[in-house]
Amino acid sequence: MIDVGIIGSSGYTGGELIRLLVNHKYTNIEICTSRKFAGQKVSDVHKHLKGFINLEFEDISPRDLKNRCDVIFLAVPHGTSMNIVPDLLDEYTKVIDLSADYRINSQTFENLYGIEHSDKRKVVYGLPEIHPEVSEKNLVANPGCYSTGAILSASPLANSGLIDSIIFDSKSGITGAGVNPTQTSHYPNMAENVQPYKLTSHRHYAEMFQELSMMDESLININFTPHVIPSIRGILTTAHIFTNRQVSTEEVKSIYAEYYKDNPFVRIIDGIPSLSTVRGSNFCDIGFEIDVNNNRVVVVSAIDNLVKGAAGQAIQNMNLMCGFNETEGIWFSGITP
Ligand SMILES: NC(=O)C1=CN([C@@H]2O[C@H](COP(=O)(O)OP(=O)(O)OC[C@H]3O[C@@H](n4cnc5c(N)ncnc54)[C@H](OP(=O)(O)O)[C@@H]3O)[C@@H](O)[C@H]2O)C=CC1
Ligand SMILES: CC(=O)N[C@@H](CCC(=O)OP(=O)(O)O)C(=O)O
Repeated sequence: MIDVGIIGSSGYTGGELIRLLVNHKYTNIEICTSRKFAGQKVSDVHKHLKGFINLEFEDISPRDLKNRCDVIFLAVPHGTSMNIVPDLLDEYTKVIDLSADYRINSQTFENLYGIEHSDKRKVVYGLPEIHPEVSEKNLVANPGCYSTGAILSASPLANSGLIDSIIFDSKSGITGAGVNPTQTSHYPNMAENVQPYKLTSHRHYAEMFQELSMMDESLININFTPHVIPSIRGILTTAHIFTNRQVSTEEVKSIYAEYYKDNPFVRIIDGIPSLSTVRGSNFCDIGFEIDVNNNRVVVVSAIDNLVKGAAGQAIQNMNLMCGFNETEGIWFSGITP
């Protein structure tokens, strides 16, 4: 049994970490931190957890937290983790950061996030299907939610050197924006609406570029446009992948099947994935269709942004880092309808 702490546990991904970890066979949730709700019961804030967790939120320093935990999750806004991680790391403590601070190199981070990086160490990108070496690390940078769906949708073709260019068109549920309400998330602006944003400049582009161009250095024509939709959870990505030669359905199917053959959380499906079939689960469903006239493969991926896009993937990383079964605590189907 290992003791686990969650920093930023009053937010959406923190709450989701608790919901999943209470069912994990080998973890004890030792500390949930919150500055705003310190002293209040966790289940008074995350009301769905009543009867599942008896802790109160604490507001304690990272150093004190380290002494009580084997694994620490950081579920805090970007720009925060870099000031906490150096105090947490030692040979006994494993840290999984859900924020953007360590996903991309520090120079790119500074350019995109407009924050000076105070801890420039190089950290493994925690997409375990692409980076199984997470199992040897004590600090892992959990990927962005859009990046997870996009990279998984294109990796097999990128790895095969078949891609000329890609357009990722993604739709996200509103929990992707965190627990604090904004003008965008205000109900009249959200309901019965689809809101494209950052048409050519979303920060997750850098993660997609970093990972896909690592597989094929000639692959530089990568494009990404996000949208928010009136859904609570989920990210559906339609990847328009233009190939450098004609490919057949059988060929693409076998490339994806082979690439993901050892990855229990990626399901290659016949047909078109949907958000409802992955809601609440750690699966990434992938389906595709070939447009023979245009050398285009339309690949669709569906994930739950709070699970495979955040908390579930963080636990998948923890499982690998701690030598547990990869699926422990996160092996269940989605909820449909
Ligand atoms: N939502 C999503 O779908 C995804 C989010 N992420 C990333 O995960 C991280 C958490 O996201 P999410 O849960 O949505 O965010 P939320 O805004 O819902 O929650 C963040 C929590 O962090 C705490 N916090 C804020 N500032 C600090 C600080 N300076 N020190 C300590 N705690 C702090 C707050 O709790 P309190 O004020 O009570 O202390 C807050 O509840 C972010 O970096 C986000 O970008 C990644 C993938 C997907
Ligand atoms: C719908 C929505 O607003 N989504 C967020 C992405 C959430 C996320 O994962 O962002 P991080 O890279 O900070 O972790 C956004 O576009 O900023």
